[in-house]
Amino acid sequence: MNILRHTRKPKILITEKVSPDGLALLKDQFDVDEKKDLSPEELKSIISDYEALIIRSETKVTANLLSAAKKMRVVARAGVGVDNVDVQNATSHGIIVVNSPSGNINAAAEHTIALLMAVARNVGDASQSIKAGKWERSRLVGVEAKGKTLAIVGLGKVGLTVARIANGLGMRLIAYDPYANPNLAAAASVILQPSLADILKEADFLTLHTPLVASTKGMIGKAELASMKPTARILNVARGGMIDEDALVEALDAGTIAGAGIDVFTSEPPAPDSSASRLIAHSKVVATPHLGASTKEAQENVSIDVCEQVVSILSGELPRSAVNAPIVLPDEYRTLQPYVSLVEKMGSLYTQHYSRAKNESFRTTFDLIYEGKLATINTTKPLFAALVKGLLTSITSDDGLNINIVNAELLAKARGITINEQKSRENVDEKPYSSLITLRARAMQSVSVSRPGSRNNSPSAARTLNRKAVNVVDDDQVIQGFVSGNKPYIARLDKFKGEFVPRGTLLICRNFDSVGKIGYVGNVLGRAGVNIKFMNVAPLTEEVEERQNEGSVDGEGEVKCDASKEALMILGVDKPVGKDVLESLIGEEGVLEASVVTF
Ligand SMILES: NC(=O)c1ccc[n+]([C@@H]2O[C@H](COP(=O)([O-])OP(=O)(O)OC[C@H]3O[C@@H](n4cnc5c(N)ncnc54)[C@H](O)[C@@H]3O)[C@@H](O)[C@H]2O)c1
Ligand SMILES: O=C(O)[C@H](O)COP(=O)(O)O
Repeated sequence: MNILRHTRKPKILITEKVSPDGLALLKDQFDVDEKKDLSPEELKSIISDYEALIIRSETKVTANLLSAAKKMRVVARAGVGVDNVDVQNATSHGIIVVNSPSGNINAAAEHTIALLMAVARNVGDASQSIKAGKWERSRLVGVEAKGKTLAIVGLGKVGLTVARIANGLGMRLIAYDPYANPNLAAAASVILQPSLADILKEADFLTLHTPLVASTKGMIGKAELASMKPTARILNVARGGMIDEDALVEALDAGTIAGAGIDVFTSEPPAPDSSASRLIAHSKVVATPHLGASTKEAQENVSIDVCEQVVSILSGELPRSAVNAPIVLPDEYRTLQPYVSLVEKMGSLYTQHYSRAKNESFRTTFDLIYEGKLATINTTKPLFAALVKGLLTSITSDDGLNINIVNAELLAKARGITINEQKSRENVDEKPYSSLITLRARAMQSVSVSRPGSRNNSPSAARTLNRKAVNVVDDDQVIQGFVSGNKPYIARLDKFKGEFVPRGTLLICRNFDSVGKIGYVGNVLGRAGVNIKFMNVAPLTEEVEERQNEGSVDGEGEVKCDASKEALMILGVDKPVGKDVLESLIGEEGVLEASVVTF
């Protein structure tokens, strides 16, 4: 009989018009649903089915929507602006947000120039007039761009492209952008000014090219408009919300501003009686419905750009332009992959093996030390994230918690976990591996002690004043691991050195290193119906053994027989070992400690 196995393909939801060029990259590997014009409620009711969401500027990705997006791994913005996405909330859910930072720059810049020319030459008004059967040549006299001052707010990718085109038109260019690159500005013949006020008073044309953020919201209001020349014209192809629309309508009505070319509005599409609608209807305004990026070329670019990134993320790779994740070079990411798995297992081994990890009175600081090839890698953030995931996954009550490179730092901070990544110059040339990773856990406990000289019989308030908190440092715990043939190995667990593969269920026993221990443990497990699949013994590291031997040499230089020497027994078992079995193992037969770890 033929059994058909149905494996579900990851599902991608597309809620706006996105060019088919990119979507073609998705359709073979994924289930792609294109559903436009969904209400927020409709979108929320279906979002839990999807691993990826592709949007443009209209879909609002709110915390409320994300709370229902249980499987979501990536929100892809086919364009630049992510002000319609609650990026912080996506980050806390471990959802990667990607965009296309350069796919539509040229389209936006050309649209800005189109509006500049249209406003300079009254193209909108003239077109309406002639369509209405009029022939109004003397009312519609315009101005030239050549020789005029173009003031640019935000000299980033679009702002600079606008500057280069405007330079070709013979305009004088000034800009305000506190973070601009002065070399790029100079190369584009732009004079940077120290304040917004400086450029406003000189502008014949003012164009905005900043993102909509707290510092740019409402940046052009009544006072700013009043400081401009009455012949000035204003362009906005960046974001609505940066210009006070009411104030602009008033200034146009009063003749204190000559005209405006506006592509973006505070709410889109604008409500019928809103200030945006009044602005659009104004005769001195040329308006377009957020068309800055709407060219065939730009839409192809952004679609291919974000769809490629969605494929990467859903295939377990990292994207090239995540808004909320570090950039990791593809080659480095490939090198890191087997170590990601190793570090996650080291973290999980720590949490499961050391019950102290669950004791919240201890604040643990982890050193994650890379030796060998790994010490030459630029971004080890995937390893940091893997450690957080390993440490937390076996103890978190939140099953749906997706711990990854996006939210690892946030989660570690929230749980008071400190991780110091260190690169060691230690040479591993002679070793059977190319990199060694050491996880060192330093547990500290804050205890309150009496200050020297404090009186014991003081009243309680004074007693509190006479006490101070000190950090008590407990023994370090060390786990070392390496990768060989793409397989992760644990090389050291505390003072014991022995290689074992962290997979399946492991029973780890610390016992006196003397005859009969293996047989004893085997017997107890056998009686409990637990089958042993493989076994490793990890003796003391040479260092510890030498130290112990030094302590066991008697006065005559003879080595004393050391009955207290310990070893670790690591057994791969076929089923979980119950607490009762663990308890029965520890005792007189020389097993000192036992833990069960599942990978
Ligand atoms: N209308 C459209 O269809 C369309 C198309 C593309 C881009 N955009 C919008 O255009 C804007 C610019 O895009 P970009 O790709 O050039 O972005 P960018 O990040 O490359 O450039 C933004 C620039 O603004 C500067 N800036 C930030 N805060 C500032 C402040 N308070 N004052 C002055 N300068 C400030 C930054 O230093 C940066 O140089 C964005 O809002 C984007 O969403 C709109
Ligand atoms: O930020 C952007 O990329 C532009 O505003 C384009 O938006 P759109 O994709 O909705 O056209």
